[in-house]
Amino acid sequence: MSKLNIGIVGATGYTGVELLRLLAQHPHAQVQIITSRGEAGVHIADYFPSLRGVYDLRFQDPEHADLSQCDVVFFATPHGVAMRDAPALLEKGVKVVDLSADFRLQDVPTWEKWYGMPFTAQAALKQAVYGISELNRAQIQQAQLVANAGCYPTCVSLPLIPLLKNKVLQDGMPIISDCKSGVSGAGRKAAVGTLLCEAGDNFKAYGVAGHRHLPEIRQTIALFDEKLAEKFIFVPHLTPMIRGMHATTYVHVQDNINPHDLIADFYSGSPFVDVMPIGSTPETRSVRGANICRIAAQRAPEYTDNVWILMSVQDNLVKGAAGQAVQNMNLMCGLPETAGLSQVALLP
Ligand SMILES: NC(=O)C1=CN([C@@H]2O[C@H](COP(=O)(O)OP(=O)(O)OC[C@H]3O[C@@H](n4cnc5c(N)ncnc54)[C@H](OP(=O)(O)O)[C@@H]3O)[C@@H](O)[C@H]2O)C=CC1
Ligand SMILES: CC(=O)N[C@@H](CCC(=O)OP(=O)(O)O)C(=O)O
Repeated sequence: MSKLNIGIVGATGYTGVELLRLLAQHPHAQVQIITSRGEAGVHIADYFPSLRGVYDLRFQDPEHADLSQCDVVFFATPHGVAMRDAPALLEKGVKVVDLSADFRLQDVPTWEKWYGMPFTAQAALKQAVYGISELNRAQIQQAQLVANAGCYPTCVSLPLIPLLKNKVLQDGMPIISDCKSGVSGAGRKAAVGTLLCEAGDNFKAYGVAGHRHLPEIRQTIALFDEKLAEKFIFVPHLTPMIRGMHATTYVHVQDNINPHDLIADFYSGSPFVDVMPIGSTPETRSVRGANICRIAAQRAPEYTDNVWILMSVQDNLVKGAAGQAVQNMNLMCGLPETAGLSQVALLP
């Protein structure tokens, strides 16, 4: 079987280099084109010593790179780039996985409100499939364009989906998700808030009044229950880790429901969701570098028998971005879902 030709737009960023790390071990894919405006012409080995001897490629200016020769192109770029450049590739038959948020929200006015720019790719949006692999596996298998889900939305939605699907959450009660992200979630570009002296030895909430992932998570909840979607509350925090994300989600379930068993049953055929025994508390370091979302659920009888606390962890750069993107590519291309994604977490 010949290998898929892969292009990565934005290959100098954190999700771009994570794609390069994962695809280096992929049995059915070969990276052919990598782009960067700032590093065009530079050899990858001179920019990423971790990839010395792994790839023999130079960064190309995205304006001049012939991405149409690729089978699959990943956009690991800021919002707005894929919206501008993906439609021409789609017309030429290239499959696209967009790691940015450009095609994640089906409602254009909502997207424009949260991303602060006009949306200009309506035709492509119609064919975009939302890329939480475990939610839309069958549709992703048929898709030419996948809108890879956001990092917080993946971590928060995965434990909720089985409960929403089984309609076991109480009407009228809020779902509250308290989330923490490592600093690499903010990307590699220079910004004061991600300097060591600002983000190190510090912990803070942000986006408290509303974060752009709020409408994305609400869109997923609304697939099952529009009223519960309106009741969803989400507060992200920046924590002084490099990689990692932790979501603690508080739900009110109906009488005599065991969310743990429902979640475990739902994901029994999903290789990248691990449901731990009741009483466990998942740790971010248990998924560092691995394409895994690890979930645990505990009842909280001190409050009421109906309150359960769902904990989910993932590496924001892997299951929250590049790993899920490769998982989606595998599904789109008819490959085994696990191809190239067998990395075990790095401990300590
Ligand atoms: N970091 C994370 O944990 C996650 C990130 N994402 C999303 O993935 C995308 C990439 O994120 P991340 O890797 O962190 O970002 P980075 O800032 O680390 O990297 C961005 C990359 O895009 C390139 N780029 C920037 N502007 C343009 C442009 N106008 N045209 C073409 N290329 C451009 C940059 O290189 P150059 O400027 O040299 O061209 C760089 O290679 C973002 O949309 C982000 O929101 C999604 C989930 C998690
Ligand atoms: C720590 C941090 O800043 N995290 C980013 C989210 C990560 C990300 O890149 O968002 P997408 O998944 O939507 O692309 C943020 O809060 O905006």
